[in-house]
Amino acid sequence: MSGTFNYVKDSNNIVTVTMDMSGPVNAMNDEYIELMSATIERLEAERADIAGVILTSAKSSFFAGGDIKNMLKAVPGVDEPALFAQAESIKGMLRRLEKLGKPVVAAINGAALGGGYEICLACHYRVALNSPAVLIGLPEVSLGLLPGGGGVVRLVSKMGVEKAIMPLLEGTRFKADKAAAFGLVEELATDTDDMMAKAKAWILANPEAANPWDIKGFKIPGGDLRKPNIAQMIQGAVPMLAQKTKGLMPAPAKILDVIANTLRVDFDTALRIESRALTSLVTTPQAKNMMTFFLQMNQVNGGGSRPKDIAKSKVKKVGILGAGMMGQGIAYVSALAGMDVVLKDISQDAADKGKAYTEKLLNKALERGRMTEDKKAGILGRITASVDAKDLQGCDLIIEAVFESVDLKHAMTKELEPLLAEGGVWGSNTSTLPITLLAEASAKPENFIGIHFFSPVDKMPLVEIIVGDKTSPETLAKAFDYAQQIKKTPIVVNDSRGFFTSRVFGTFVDEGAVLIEEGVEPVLIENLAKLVGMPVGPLAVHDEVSQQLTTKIVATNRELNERLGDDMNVDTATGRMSKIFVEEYKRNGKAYEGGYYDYAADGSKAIWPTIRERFVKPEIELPNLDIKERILFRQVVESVRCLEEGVLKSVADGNIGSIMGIGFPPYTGGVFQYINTYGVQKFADRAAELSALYGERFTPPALLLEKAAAGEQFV
Ligand SMILES: C/C=C/C(=O)SCCNC(=O)CCNC(=O)[C@H](O)C(C)(C)COP(=O)(O)OP(=O)(O)OC[C@H]1O[C@@H](n2cnc3c(N)ncnc32)[C@H](O)[C@@H]1OP(=O)(O)O
Repeated sequence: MSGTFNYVKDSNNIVTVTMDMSGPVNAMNDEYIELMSATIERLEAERADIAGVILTSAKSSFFAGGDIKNMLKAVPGVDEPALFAQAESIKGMLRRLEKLGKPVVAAINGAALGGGYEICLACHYRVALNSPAVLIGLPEVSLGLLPGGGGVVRLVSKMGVEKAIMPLLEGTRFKADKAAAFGLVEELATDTDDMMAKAKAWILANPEAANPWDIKGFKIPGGDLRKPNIAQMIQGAVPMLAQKTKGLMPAPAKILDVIANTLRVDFDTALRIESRALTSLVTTPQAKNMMTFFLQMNQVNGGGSRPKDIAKSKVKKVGILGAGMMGQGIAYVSALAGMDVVLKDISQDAADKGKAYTEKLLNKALERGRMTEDKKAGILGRITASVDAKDLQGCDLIIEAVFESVDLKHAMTKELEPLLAEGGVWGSNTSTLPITLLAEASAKPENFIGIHFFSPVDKMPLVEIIVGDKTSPETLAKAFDYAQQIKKTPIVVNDSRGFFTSRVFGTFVDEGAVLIEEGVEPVLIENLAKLVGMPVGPLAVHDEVSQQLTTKIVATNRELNERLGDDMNVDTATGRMSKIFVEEYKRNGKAYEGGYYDYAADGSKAIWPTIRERFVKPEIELPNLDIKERILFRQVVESVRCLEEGVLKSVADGNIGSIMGIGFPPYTGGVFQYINTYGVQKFADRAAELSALYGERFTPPALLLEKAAAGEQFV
């Protein structure tokens, strides 16, 4: 089926062009060029009989931007000339549209992102539906790209550098009302009729519209590089970006470069520079990885690991056991999503404190103008803080978030599971305890599942769903739907020790501890981890988790080995270091007396001198590259083992889970995409080399060797 740009002229001679391309969304590709070019030719030919033009969409979104699936196919060193020509062709058409000599209005009836908003910027006026589905902005930087359809040049020309720099460098997606307040759109509409009426009224009132940059004497708002504050802003942004990106992501610096050029040269030259910059980014590994991440997010959120053919479900009433840090966060996100919540603890005081957490977050939102008193009252009113088990009667879902103790969790299940509604689901929020073992206390293990949240629950976007041996597909589907109801991305894993995220995260922390044991300078370990893109070094992370908790986890793992007859290695560097900290030094972690670091009252931190005195061997000289790669390879090799053992159900789940749950660097596209980019054979060879040098933990798993031998990637 081929798409259309439907062309209808009304009695006022206003033409409405409704974009309806053949794919699920309108996107910039060859089909777009064909349809847009035919439309512009017709508009130019009929110009004398036209009062103005409205551009709108037949899809649920307005326009999704550059075609990501197409851009992913671009071959480095081959396709750059074609990419440049395509960018220039798209820009040429938008120039013709804005120079039509007739007013052109974008009637934004859905998301207008990237190239989609760049089309809007070439129009003379923008009216947007004030609906939650309308998102507006230039998010290209989050794909490793830049707005190459005129977005950088036009946004800077429209609102000046000072205002444009933030949405360009951060790729902010604005809701309609925020977009209007920021100046990205000129008017909001309540519904489609209102939107069309406002667009038409503007056309009739502005018969000879032109964009400011095409009017003689145009000056960029706020001034150009001759203004000292603007020059300083650009100069200051260079080191700031270098510090932020560690040189790992080229897009932000390119965006800054195009911004500076927009201030230096004429409009059309700046557009051409922008096309060149875009072209240089599309084929970089970073862009490919980040675009792949976008598509895999769609795959995961589109239900990739959810059993098919099971009707969607909705939780109406959820019970949460334990009002500690996790329980209170789960209560907040559930109430926010419209569910009735029973937050139960053993004392009323603890339950009330848990509910007060929601009030605190809602008050913050109120202060920032993101919440109304009415809404706040509604959300708080949905949470019942209770000590009474009877309040749980009839829950569709009960999530226990009590201490990591098998016996306690078993006792909770036995006592409270009968209160679930018919077919209700029991979810255990655990990061370490096997779900199949926990389900042994259940009378209905088919309705028992792991729902692993990340802290802080209100901020972390991921939920790891763990399927036990007896968990039914219906239960998995219900847990998946609940995760989506609370607006989290669910990855699905099979039961095993540490599941996926805790297991791989554990290897990151452990490699830091191994390097300390080897005598490497702690500051070097931390800095090299950040230089490869980890948000925090492994030593700081260990302090956050706390040495106290890690010693407990080691003890639990030892008990579990005995109980289950497993042989999981419990003699880890993490365990050994934690023991030293807790037993010898009484340093239990950041929240206590400190750990690897001393923490000052002003928020600063410094490596605790004793750790350096005791462990650092000045004679040790490991190549920095080895340290960097050990930090990443450790996590990646463990992820391959998870896939090989069937803990992970898909590559996409592993990539998404590693970035969103563990902090694996976004520019890599995730643990498996990292291998693809490195080259599967090359990665396997290097893993074998690291194994020979530093230990078996790097030994390439059979699956990796098979993929390398078959010339296959991880997809
Ligand atoms: C020089 C210019 C560069 C650029 O412009 S780069 C692109 C910048 N644009 C974006 O980052 C926006 C990406 N798209 C989205 O965020 C969302 O989509 C929307 C908000 C536009 C719509 O959301 P919803 O209605 O929920 O649709 P859905 O499920 O996300 O997507 C439906 C199908 O459309 C594909 N798709 C979406 N955007 C693009 C795109 N920009 N290029 C190619 N395909 C796209 C998806 O993958 C999926 O496909 P399947 O049905 O096969 O899973």
